[in-house]
Amino acid sequence: MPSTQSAQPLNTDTERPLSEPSIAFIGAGNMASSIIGGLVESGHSPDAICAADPSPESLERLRRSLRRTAPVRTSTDNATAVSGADVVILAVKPQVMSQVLEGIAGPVAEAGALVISIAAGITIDSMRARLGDSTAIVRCMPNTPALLGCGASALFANARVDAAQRGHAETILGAVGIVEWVPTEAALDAITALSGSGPAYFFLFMEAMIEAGCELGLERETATAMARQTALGAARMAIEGDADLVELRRRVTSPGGTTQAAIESFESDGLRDTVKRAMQAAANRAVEMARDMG
Ligand SMILES: NC(=O)C1=CN([C@@H]2O[C@H](COP(=O)(O)OP(=O)(O)OC[C@H]3O[C@@H](n4cnc5c(N)ncnc54)[C@H](OP(=O)(O)O)[C@@H]3O)[C@@H](O)[C@H]2O)C=CC1
Ligand SMILES: O=C(O)[C@@H]1CCC=N1
Repeated sequence: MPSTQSAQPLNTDTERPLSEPSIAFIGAGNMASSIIGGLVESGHSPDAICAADPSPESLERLRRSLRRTAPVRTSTDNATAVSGADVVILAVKPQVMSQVLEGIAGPVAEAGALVISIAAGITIDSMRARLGDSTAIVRCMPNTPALLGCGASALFANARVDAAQRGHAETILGAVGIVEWVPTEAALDAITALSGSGPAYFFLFMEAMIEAGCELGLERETATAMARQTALGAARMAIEGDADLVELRRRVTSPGGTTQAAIESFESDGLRDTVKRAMQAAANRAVEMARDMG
């Protein structure tokens, strides 16, 4: 992919543009579309982005999702998309990662590209084994709220990643939400269990609240509207409010009132242990997936 940034200032250490890296996305599914959408909305030139996917339907879906902006470039060939890219984002399922890496190792090495993987449980070592020891790799765990620009992404870089490349990774994932660097790669398995899978936990909790509301006699439509808005309100208070979670909960919980009755029921049923076991299962699965790929 030809660079479109030759007129921009260069980082003299790396000869890379300070902004607007050319980016190749491998896989044009849900997560890639979200990140590409966020990047384009935040002003990244669409012609500095190329998305590769073997499925013309997926590429067409991506183009439709970006209909308000100029189109990004697309290809059904991964190696073509990677050629000349500054950053390569691996947004395929873990199960096809091995085959994908083998297909792009040559062009990645030739371009000296930064590789960012968003795949759950695929370790830097296993990617390095297929891409070469000198490859700069960032492992990232985003989540689906990236679709709405309110994602949460955690990042970990190997020693080959330079300061400019760290900046690129932050800018790219920062286009769809908050970004946190974690100190160890192992922490990404915990992040996967917390924020990667986390949206599904909240959806499950809302489903359970809606079911319970219906059993208490509400119409499903009413229960659904009230559960959704309550989740939104609680999340906004947790982020924007003037108090920590314990204090926010205390303010809802009138002594001897309805909330206290519910909270005591949750606590005596072992809600905290249930959450711990579920997150441990998710983290264990991330480790198993890494082992499967070898
Ligand atoms: N969904 C989530 O909540 C999260 C997902 N992730 C990670 O993000 C990654 C992508 O997930 P998601 O976007 O949900 O998955 P999707 O299935 O939506 O996207 C993956 C895309 O990759 C395409 N693909 C398949 N084989 C290849 C190939 N050989 N070369 C290029 N593209 C290929 C698929 O095409 P086709 O459909 O035709 O097979 C599909 O369009 C996964 O590794 C997942 O672990 C990380 C955080 C959260
Ligand atoms: O369930 C999964 O494996 C992926 C990773 C985090 C969210 N979805």
